[in-house]
Amino acid sequence: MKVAIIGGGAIGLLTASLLSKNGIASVVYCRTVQQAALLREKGLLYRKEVTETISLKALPISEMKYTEDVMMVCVKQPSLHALQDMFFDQRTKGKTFLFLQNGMSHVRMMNQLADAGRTVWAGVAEHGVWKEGERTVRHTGVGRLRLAPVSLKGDNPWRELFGGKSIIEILDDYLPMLSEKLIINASINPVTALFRVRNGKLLENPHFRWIMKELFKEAVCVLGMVEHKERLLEDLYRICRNTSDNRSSMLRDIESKRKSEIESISGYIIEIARQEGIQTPATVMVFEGIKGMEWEG
Ligand SMILES: NC(=O)C1=CN([C@@H]2O[C@H](COP(=O)(O)OP(=O)(O)OC[C@H]3O[C@@H](n4cnc5c(N)ncnc54)[C@H](OP(=O)(O)O)[C@@H]3O)[C@@H](O)[C@H]2O)C=CC1
Ligand SMILES: CC(C)(CO)C(=O)C(=O)O
Repeated sequence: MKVAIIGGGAIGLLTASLLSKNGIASVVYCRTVQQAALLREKGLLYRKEVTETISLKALPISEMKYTEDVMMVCVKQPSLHALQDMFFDQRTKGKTFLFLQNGMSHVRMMNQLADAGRTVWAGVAEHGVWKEGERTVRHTGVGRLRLAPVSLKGDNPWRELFGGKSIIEILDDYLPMLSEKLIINASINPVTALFRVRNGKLLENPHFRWIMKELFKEAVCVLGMVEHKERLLEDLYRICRNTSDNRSSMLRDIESKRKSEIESISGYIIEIARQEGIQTPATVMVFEGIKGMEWEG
């Protein structure tokens, strides 16, 4: 089975590394010709306790050949729009897609792709990972990779690709899975990005922890998951602990002066809250804070 990874960022390079550890070669499609050449010629450096060099194939996205059976989409939410023509290209008919984004803005597009006859899966990564350089990824926190089908029928190649070990968890329903991860990201990401701290500080510092918990309470209420509050709070603390050394993806965006995923995460919660007539003052505050930082550039 041939695998394409679209996006040579933190999650894309981590996914390529996890596949390689299971003996599966993938092609990483990068935005730039330069990154693809670097990965191809020098290999990928995967850093955890030690550094491993992984040989892989990499191409610029402009050279997409549509020859792979599985497409794992690992770009951020704001970058999905520019790739839509490629997803819906006739040559992707019969292929399996996995979308590995935080947030909820891609739900409509995933459903349209499924309606257009592709096998579509959604996934959420609970790993902490960051791209240290164009060919270097640091795996700062090991977590679960949870996957669930969006289309009603189609292939399930994930055990074969990732191996039988417990690094993946297959679920039946993608919406609760995405909502649960949304609650985690709406609680962690904006706080780390506004105060420029690693995830672990949100547990250590009682003031940051208080803010995180206020965001958590609002998200749980808006998404109608109050009855699961205790379990979700445990998940939040577990993920924060497991990724304590990580700089969240939103913090990385703010540091790199890139557009963040705040609209797909806190923005989504604010939109639902308005429809339901629920007040979310803490979420609105951090949303405006992040938008303000993006505006400053
Ligand atoms: N980092 C983390 O710890 C975690 C991240 N996530 C989620 O995973 C998703 C990906 O995040 P992450 O990997 O951190 O983000 P990164 O910014 O590290 O990676 C995104 C990659 O996509 C590339 N890209 C953008 N546009 C295109 C395009 N048109 N064609 C090909 N490649 C493109 C970017 O290239 P370039 O850099 O050249 O612009 C970049 O390498 C997000 O939704 C994030 O929230 C989930 C769990 C943990
Ligand atoms: C799991 C976590 C919180 C890791 O930092 C993440 O999803 C992110 O950074 O976007």
